[in-house]
Amino acid sequence: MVAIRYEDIVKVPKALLHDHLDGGLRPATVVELAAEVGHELPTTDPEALGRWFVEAANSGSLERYLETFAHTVAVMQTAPALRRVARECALDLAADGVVYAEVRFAPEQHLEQHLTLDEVVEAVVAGFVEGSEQAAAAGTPIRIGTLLTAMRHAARSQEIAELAVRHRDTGVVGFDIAGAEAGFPPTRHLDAFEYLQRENFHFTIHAGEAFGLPSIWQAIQWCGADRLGHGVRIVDDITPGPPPVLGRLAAYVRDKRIPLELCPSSNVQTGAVASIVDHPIGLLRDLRFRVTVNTDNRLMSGTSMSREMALLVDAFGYGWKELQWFTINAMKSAFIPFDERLRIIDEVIKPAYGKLLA
Ligand SMILES: O=c1[nH]cnc2c1ncn2[C@H]1C[C@H](O)[C@@H](CO)O1
Ligand SMILES: [Zn+2]
Repeated sequence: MVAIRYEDIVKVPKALLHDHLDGGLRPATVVELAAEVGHELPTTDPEALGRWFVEAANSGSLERYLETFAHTVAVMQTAPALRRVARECALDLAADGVVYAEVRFAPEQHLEQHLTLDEVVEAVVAGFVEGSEQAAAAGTPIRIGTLLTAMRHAARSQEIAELAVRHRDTGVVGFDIAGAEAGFPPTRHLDAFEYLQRENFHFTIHAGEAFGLPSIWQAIQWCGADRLGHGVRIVDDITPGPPPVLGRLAAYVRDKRIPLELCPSSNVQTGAVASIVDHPIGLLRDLRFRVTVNTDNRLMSGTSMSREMALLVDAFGYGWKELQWFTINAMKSAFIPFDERLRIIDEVIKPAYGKLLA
């Protein structure tokens, strides 16, 4: 087999379902925006700041990992700042060969300078539109859908769900809950999920990352999640083989084709898995779960979609066939309409991988 080159992974089309806007800022942008608002950073050298984020996020605990977001959220409190961050996000993803991305953030965390929730969403969506237009002009087209996140420790999920539905025709394609998982089960937000189902809207839930099977079970069987954010702890319901034996919940997730938004580097940093080679993605792929590969937080992990793919190539010996499978899985699981998903699969993804596979 011909070795896969990193620059070819960058060129090939990729689809990304789980990426946080406030976890993907350019370090130089954090420095500039912090200077404008007088926010104190651990260092004002962009390179050193990039390293600081990765080291601080390498904490082995989700709670400590999340503390690093104080510095990004602090500089994302005005419409121009939100718009800039979203525009740069679109450009960075497109330059990395991402052709479809769903990017999420929590509007309730961006109200410190008195923006309304609607103004926050409008600024971010405008930034994505602007960035996508610039990316298309540069020859790297990207389609971006926005997901609105509610923080699971707070009590604004119904309000954020209504906000998402209000903006469904202008860029918002889904809803999510995030934040510390232990002690904050998805059923705390059942009203919001039931509302979204009545609205025929889409949602994913961060579940099975820092907490195990009960969280996944609630997300799917109580709340009706379309996808699982991480969901990596589903392996706790698989008895190692050979052959591996699936418990009832694992079988349900696999057989219903519920997409797993796996984020390899992030999982190592929060201690959910020991290392990339130990990541259950290998087992879950072999068992034909609907596995997708994601970045989670590019700044905190010092990563990109191409880098996550390359890490899996190194750890599991994957080739273009597997990278295409992950990409098509993600595209099939996207929250945009079916005909748009199919168009990207048939006209963008398959022709590009077809050339490499030939
Ligand atoms: O991996 C994660 N698990 C739970 N919460 C997360 C993760 N990555 C980011 N967040 C939180 C921190 C952000 O401020 C928030 C919205 O993007 O979502
Ligand atoms: Zn996440």
